[in-house]
Amino acid sequence: MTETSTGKRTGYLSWDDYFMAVALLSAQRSKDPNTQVGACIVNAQKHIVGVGYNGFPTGCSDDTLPWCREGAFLDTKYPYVCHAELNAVLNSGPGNLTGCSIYTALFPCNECAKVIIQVGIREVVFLSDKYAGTDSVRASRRMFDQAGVVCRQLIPASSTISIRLTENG
Ligand SMILES: Nc1ccn([C@H]2C[C@H](O)[C@@H](COP(=O)(O)O)O2)c(=O)n1
Ligand SMILES: [Zn+2]
Repeated sequence: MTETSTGKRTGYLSWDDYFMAVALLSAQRSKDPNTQVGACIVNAQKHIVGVGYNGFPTGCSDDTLPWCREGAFLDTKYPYVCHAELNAVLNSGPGNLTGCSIYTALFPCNECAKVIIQVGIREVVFLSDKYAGTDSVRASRRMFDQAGVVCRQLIPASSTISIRLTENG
C-alpha cells in the first residue's frame, strides 16, 4: 500500500465501493441458490441505516419452503421470498429514510421500487441489471423516473476486495 506525502494511506475504499461491498457481504447470508442480493441504505451523513438480503420471512423455515424457480407458483420461492431492498427498509431503525440512497446488488423489482419511493429514498445505486428488459424492471424504471428517484449503475474502482478473517501469520 502506498502513502501520500503526508503519510496518508492510499488505496482505501471509496464510499460507493464501501457501501456496495456492505450490500454484497449481506448477500452472502442469502440461502437462495440462484441469486443472492444484498442492499444497504445510507443517509446524507454517510451513515448506514439499514441492510438486508433476500430471504424468507422471520419464522418461515429456509429448510421447508421451496427454493425452486419453476413449477407451480406455490412450489417456487417467489410467493415467499422477501427481497433484499424490502428487508433493508424493514431492518432500518426508527429514523426517517427521506433523502437516503440505497445500494443494491441487483436493480430493484417493481414491488421494491414502490417501497423505495414511498419511504422517500432518492437514489438507487445498483451493480447488476441482469433482469433489464423484464416488465418488472421496466415498471420500476418508469416509476423511478416519474418520482424523480435517480438511478445509477456503479462501476467499482476495484473488481475484488479481499478480507482476511484470521490473523496474519
Ligand atoms: N432486486 C431484486 C431482485 C430479486 N431479488 C431476489 C428475489 C429472489 O430471491 C432472487 C431472484 O431469483 P431468480 O429469479 O434470479 O432465481 O433475488 C431481490 O432480492 N432483489
Ligand atoms: Zn424486489
